[in-house]
Amino acid sequence: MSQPLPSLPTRPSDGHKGTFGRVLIIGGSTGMSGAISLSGVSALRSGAGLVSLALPEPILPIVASYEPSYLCIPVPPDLNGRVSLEAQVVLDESIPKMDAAAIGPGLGRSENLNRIVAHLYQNAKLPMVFDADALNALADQKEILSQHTGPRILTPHPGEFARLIGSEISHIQKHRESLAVEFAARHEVILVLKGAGTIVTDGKRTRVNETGNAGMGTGGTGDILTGIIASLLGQKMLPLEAAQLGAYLHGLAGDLAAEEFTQRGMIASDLLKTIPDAWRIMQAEDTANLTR
Ligand SMILES: NC(=O)C1=CN([C@@H]2O[C@H](COP(=O)(O)OP(=O)(O)OC[C@H]3O[C@@H](n4cnc5c(N)ncnc54)[C@H](O)[C@@H]3O)[C@@H](O)[C@H]2O)[C@@H](O)CC1
Ligand SMILES: Nc1ncnc2c1ncn2[C@@H]1O[C@H](COP(=O)(O)OP(=O)(O)O)[C@@H](O)[C@H]1O
Ligand SMILES: [Mg+2]
Repeated sequence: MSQPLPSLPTRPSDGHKGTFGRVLIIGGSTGMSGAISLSGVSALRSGAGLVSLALPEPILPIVASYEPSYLCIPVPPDLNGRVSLEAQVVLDESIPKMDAAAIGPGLGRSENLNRIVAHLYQNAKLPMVFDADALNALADQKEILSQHTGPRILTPHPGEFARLIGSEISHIQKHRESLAVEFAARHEVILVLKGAGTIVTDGKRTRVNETGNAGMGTGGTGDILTGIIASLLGQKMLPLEAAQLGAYLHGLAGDLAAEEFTQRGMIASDLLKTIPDAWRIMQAEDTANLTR
C-alpha cells in the first residue's frame, strides 16, 4: 500500500538561515547553465536557509545573474567548460560546512567527472541527491552503488534508470514499482523513479506520487525536483520523507503551473513561481491533518 504523505518540515518562529539548512548543489557546464540555476532557485523556494552552487567558473556570471539569492562557488573548468578534476579540492572544502548536497544537473559527462561523482558517493557523509549526469556517472561504475557512507537519494527518469540497471525503458515502464523497490533494497538507497506516478522507495516503504501532469514533460522540471529534495534534506527531514514530500510538492507546483499556463504552454521555470502556492495548499492540508 502507498504510504501517507509525510508532515511538512518544522519552521520554528525563532529559526534563522542556519536553522533551515545550508545546501550545496554541484553541476552546470557550458551550454547547461540553466539546469543548475533552476535547481538553485527551487532549493531556495523550498525553504533552505542558504543555497550555494558549485559550478565551472566560465558559467558563473550567467548563473549568478539569474538569481541574486543564492551563492556561487566557482570551480576550475576543464577544456569543455565542465567541472574539472581539480574542482575536487574546492568541493572537499565546502562539503563539511553543508547540511545536504546534490550533484548532477547540467554536469555533463567525462572520465574525470566519473571520478568526482564516485568520490562523493563513496565518501561524503552528508545526505546527498544524485541526479542527471551524476546518475550516468554511477551507471558507468555500477560496482560502487552499494558503497556509500551517507544517505543517498537517486532521482532517475526511466532513461537514466535503464542505464543504471542495464535494461530497456520499455521493461522499466512495465515493472516500475518492483524494479525500483528491488534497486533501493539492494543498494540501500532511496530511489525516486520519475515519470507519471513517480515512485519513491527505500526498498521497504514505497509511495506512488499522485501529483503532476504531462505538462511537466519539458526540459528542466527534473532539475527543480533535485533542488526541492536537497532543500528538504537541509531542513533535516528524514531522507525518505524528504523525497516523498519533495515529489508531492514538485508535482503540485506542476499542477498549479498547468492551471495557469496550460500543459502545453508551461515551462520549467513556471514551477519556481508556483512552489509558494503549492506550499500554501500543503500547509493548509497539514494543519487540517494535525487538528483532525
Ligand atoms: N536548461 C538546462 O540546462 C537543462 C539541462 N539538462 C541537462 O541535460 C543533461 C541530459 O539530460 P536529459 O535527461 O535531457 O537526457 P537523457 O538522454 O538522460 O534522457 C532523455 C531521454 O530519457 C527518456 N525518458 C525521460 N523521461 C522519460 C519518461 N518519463 N518515460 C520514458 N522515457 C523517458 C527519453 O528517451 C528521453 O529522450 C543533464 O545534465 C540534464 O541535467 C536537462 O535537465 C534539461 C534542461
Ligand atoms: N506525464 C507526466 N506526469 C507527471 N509527471 C511527469 C510527467 N512527465 C514528466 N514528469 C515529471 O517531470 C520531471 C522530469 O524530470 P527529468 O526528465 O529529469 O527532466 P529534466 O532533466 O529536463 O529536468 C520528473 O519529475 C517527472 O516525474
Ligand atoms: Mg533530469
